[in-house]
Amino acid sequence: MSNQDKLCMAGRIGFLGAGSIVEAMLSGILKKGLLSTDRLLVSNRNNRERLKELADSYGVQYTQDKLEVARSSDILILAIKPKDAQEALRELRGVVHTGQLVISVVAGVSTTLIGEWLGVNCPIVRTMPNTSSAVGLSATGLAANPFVTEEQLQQATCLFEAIGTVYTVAEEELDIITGLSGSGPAYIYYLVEAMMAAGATAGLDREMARQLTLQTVIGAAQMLLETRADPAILRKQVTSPGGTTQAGLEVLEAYQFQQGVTAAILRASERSREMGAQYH
Ligand SMILES: NC(=O)C1=CN([C@@H]2O[C@H](COP(=O)(O)OP(=O)(O)OC[C@H]3O[C@@H](n4cnc5c(N)ncnc54)[C@H](O)[C@@H]3O)[C@@H](O)[C@H]2O)C=CC1
Ligand SMILES: O=C(O)[C@@H]1CCC=N1
Repeated sequence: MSNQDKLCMAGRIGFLGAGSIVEAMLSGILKKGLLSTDRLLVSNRNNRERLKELADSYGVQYTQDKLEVARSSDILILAIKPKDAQEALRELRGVVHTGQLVISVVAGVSTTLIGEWLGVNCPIVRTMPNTSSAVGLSATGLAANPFVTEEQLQQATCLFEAIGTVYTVAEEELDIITGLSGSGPAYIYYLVEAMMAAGATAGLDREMARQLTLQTVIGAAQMLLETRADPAILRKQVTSPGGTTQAGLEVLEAYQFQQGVTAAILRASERSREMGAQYH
């Protein structure tokens, strides 16, 4: 059975929340042509303008009635902020039932808490995609609670495979994945911002600095993918002894670049755990 067939069996997909990650997912799903717009329903807290914007841009359906999205979706995707989750999910008590599949992209909040707040032992798949979903290049981690059937796990996997790669993991690992690849695009953008600014500060035209930086990032990513080489080996190939790269890397080392990146990822993962733990 093709991925499309598996998702065809899934019926309607509703999104509770209509922010950045939902837009990235919608954009990626529709670019793949995997689902028709009449099967995608979005809702948010109270921003009708935003819903209309998504409907105009992507052709999806929308409703301001959160209970309607919960009631009428075969797959309900939770895409609200962790701090809003408890209140939002408690409002859905008695509406969400065991025949539906709930998929959460909410950082930090466990499937146990989601089930408690919804007040039902329903199948829940907790995931952590990233905003590169918009271009079909998310790196998504996914974990299922015990009520998820094999078929439902396949449906969830197919949905996220349409917008990137998927790793099925133990739920505890999702906090690490959140710090690494969920937040990850922001670290790369931060690096790109710094490289572009440096190029411009050193005297290059801003647009040229942007193009050179982007091509360098894409080229390095493609090298890692195609050669499958250890990044340390690829780095050494660039680094002529006593040359420019060595001089640059020495400065990064002096600023403790690696320790900084490691600490950032560990802190982001810890933050994911904190955001869930505050409710236990
Ligand atoms: N932005 C990202 O890169 C990623 C975000 N996530 C997770 O996705 C979730 C959403 O994040 P963003 O899209 O960035 O946030 P956002 O702030 O852009 O969107 C949040 C949405 O939730 C809606 N909302 C809030 N309370 C609600 C309620 N009671 N009922 C219905 N809708 C409600 C808001 O109206 C808004 O549409 C978060 O839990 C975040 O951890 C996961 C992966 C990546
Ligand atoms: O910053 C956040 O909390 C969310 C989760 C991963 C990416 N954005």
